[in-house]
Amino acid sequence: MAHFGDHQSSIYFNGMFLGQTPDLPTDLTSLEERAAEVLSPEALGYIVPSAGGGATARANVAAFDRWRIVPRMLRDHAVRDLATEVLGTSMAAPVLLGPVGVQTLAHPEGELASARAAAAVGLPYVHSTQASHSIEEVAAAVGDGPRWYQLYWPTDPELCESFLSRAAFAGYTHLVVTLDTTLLGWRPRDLDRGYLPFLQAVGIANYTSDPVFLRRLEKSVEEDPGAAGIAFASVFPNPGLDWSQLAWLRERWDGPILLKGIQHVDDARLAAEHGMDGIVVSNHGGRQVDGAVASLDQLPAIAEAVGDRLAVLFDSGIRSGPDVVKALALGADAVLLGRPFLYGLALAGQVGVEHVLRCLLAEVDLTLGNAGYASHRELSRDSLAPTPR
Ligand SMILES: Cc1cc2nc3c(=O)[nH]c(=O)nc-3n(C[C@H](O)[C@H](O)[C@H](O)COP(=O)(O)O)c2cc1C
Ligand SMILES: CCCCCCC(=O)C(=O)O
Repeated sequence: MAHFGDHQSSIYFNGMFLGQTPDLPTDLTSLEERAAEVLSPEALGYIVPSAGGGATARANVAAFDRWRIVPRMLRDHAVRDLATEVLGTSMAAPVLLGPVGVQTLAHPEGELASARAAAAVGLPYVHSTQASHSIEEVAAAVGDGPRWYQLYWPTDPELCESFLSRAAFAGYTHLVVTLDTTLLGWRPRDLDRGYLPFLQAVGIANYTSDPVFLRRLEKSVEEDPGAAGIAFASVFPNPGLDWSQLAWLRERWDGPILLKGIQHVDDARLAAEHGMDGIVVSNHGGRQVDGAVASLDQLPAIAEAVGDRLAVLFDSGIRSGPDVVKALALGADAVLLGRPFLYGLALAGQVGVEHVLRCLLAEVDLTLGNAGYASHRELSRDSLAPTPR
């Protein structure tokens, strides 16, 4: 029987933990509505919307509706197990907390609360370069839990090396290199407000805690609070990156490397040819290229092309347990959760994130069990049928 963490004062259903906070909704759409009531206008405008008119973000969610699970009967599922391993990292279920920056916008404890929640539930935490808490602070918050580091590859090679060595020293084992944000996308909600969290201290703790970055500043942050934002803006955009540079990265990171933002089957093949260990099929939740394909629509062909050579992770649009089941059946080894855990964070800090994770995993477990599966490993394309049009 699946069980995710130990807590008192819990609600149990079918023997599973459903969360510590009965005052929070258990479906993620209602949770988003509740979070919208507590987030500041700036935070709401940054977190929820996407690039442009939001066509790709809507397509991400709609793509899940084009598939239906086909339940099987009389298949023993009394003992169910969601535990899995991805590239040597053990996890309670095939779900990771995806890299999300500037989380203090949602709650004062920001990434520390989310990292603690991930560790309590037994899921890996992927720490963003763009976080509002440093690499080292978040490593301490995760404790013994699995730690992955997400790299925004800066133009300054010395700064990049510094990020990598700090992450390795702090015990992060896997590197997730985000490729789809070499230039920040067109985001009208932020532009209209003239608000960009990264130009302020809230979004650049990893930079302002870095000795190489601090050397770039002509004046100290205390003397000129805007100096760090300007220095950040000079190293972040990196549109000159190309495939040949992955060799440089490989020489500087001992553990597995995954490329995040893959949407084209040829790029998935290139990732394998360049000696990468995994990919994240993702369009950044529609926050970068509005009008881009729905991420789920690209997953089956990519998994078929490289699934035997690379770990294939997926994100963009996961909003429920059945969504997780569908992505796994279409070839993902695991999925990354994005916005939904931020809504739990906004509403109740660590407890709110745990609530989201436990509800999601309980729904995955029940969906699998009632569809006749004892484990996600039994899923295949035959577990789904296209929705009749
Ligand atoms: C507020 C916010 C901040 C994000 N920050 C990062 C980041 O720092 N690095 C990164 O690789 N992806 C970042 N992402 C993208 C997520 O990792 C993930 O790809 C996306 O949220 C998935 O889409 P979904 O939220 O619709 O599920 C961010 C997403 C959001 C909503
Ligand atoms: C100019 C900094 C961009 C950081 C992007 C953080 C992120 O991935 C997102 O907002 O999405």
